Amino acid sequence: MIMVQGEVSGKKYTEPFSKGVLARSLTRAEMDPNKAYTFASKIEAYLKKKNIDLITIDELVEIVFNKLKKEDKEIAEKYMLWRRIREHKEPLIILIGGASGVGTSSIAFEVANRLGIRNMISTDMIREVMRKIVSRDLLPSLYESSYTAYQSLRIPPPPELDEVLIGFRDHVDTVSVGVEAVIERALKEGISIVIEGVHIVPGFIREDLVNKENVAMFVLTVPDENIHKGRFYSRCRQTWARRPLKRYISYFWAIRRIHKYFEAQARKYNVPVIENIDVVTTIDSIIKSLTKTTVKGGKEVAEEIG
Ligand SMILES: Nc1ncnc2c1ncn2[C@@H]1O[C@H](COP(=O)(O)OP(=O)(O)OP(=O)(O)O)[C@@H](O)[C@H]1O
Ligand SMILES: O=C(O)[C@@H](CO)OP(=O)(O)O
Repeated sequence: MIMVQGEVSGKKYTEPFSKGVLARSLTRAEMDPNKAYTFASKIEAYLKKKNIDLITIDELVEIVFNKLKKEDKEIAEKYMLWRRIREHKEPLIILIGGASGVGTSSIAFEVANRLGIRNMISTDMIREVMRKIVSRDLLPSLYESSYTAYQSLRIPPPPELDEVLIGFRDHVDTVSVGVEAVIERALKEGISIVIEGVHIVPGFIREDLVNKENVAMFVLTVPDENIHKGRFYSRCRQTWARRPLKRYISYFWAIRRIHKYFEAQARKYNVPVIENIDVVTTIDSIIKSLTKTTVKGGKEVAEEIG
């Protein structure tokens, strides 16, 4: 039997070589599942031929990478980038924000899946918990949607200010306290997590948290209004969807104002803006950006591969 040796928190462990485990990591690099299994079988045959009965993960990765490079350079590159992120010693906190409907939850799920991150939370859930703690009388905007929060402002803002944005800022400011608590807990526990939603706004989460090397924030946008609007229709067609289409369409004008505000805040705070047009391209941009900014050594790998 071929044994694979890995290391967790400085402790070595061994486990039997599994074609399934290897194939899964290859599918995360976007290899077709059938191809991935065949490729993993080839690796197993190669190790047997070489009479290898114990191999470290690093040695295995090198063999996989070298063989992969000959078959498909692009998948080899993705496999290596993904590995490098996973090797990071610190927990990875990925924050994905954007106006309602731009796709933060869909993309967060894909990113978590690709990186093997098992924890994910939406800011809508955080907001829901906060609603049970604080009364509507005390914080009326918490009980609104991001795009209707302006209706709960106790004192109307001066006419020269955009009331939608004033309401939105108020709403986000409150939920950010909950978001910060989740980040703090993840850092304390050492767990990686993806946090997504309309309440991840550049400039609203404490600087000491977002400036950490292992905390990365992204803003998703859909520049074309019609494509953005279409996303609400496609979401509504999913049978499990329970959110009323009419509400999003009638407040679409306010959602677009918030969309613009996201872009401005991202520019101001140097947060990467990613146009979410095609899922694969969006995920690739996030993964690439993570290796450049969050993970030390990412640049080296990119150069190594390139
Ligand atoms: N890149 C994409 N291409 C096509 N459809 C997409 C893409 N990203 C998301 N969608 C679709 O758009 C709809 C809205 O996406 P999603 O629910 O993830 O948005 P959201 O930003 O989380 O919205 P909200 O903040 O209102 O919860 C869904 O039907 C989703 O499948
Ligand atoms: O506040 C919002 O923009 C959305 C985010 O998902 O929530 P809801 O429409 O459910 O209030």
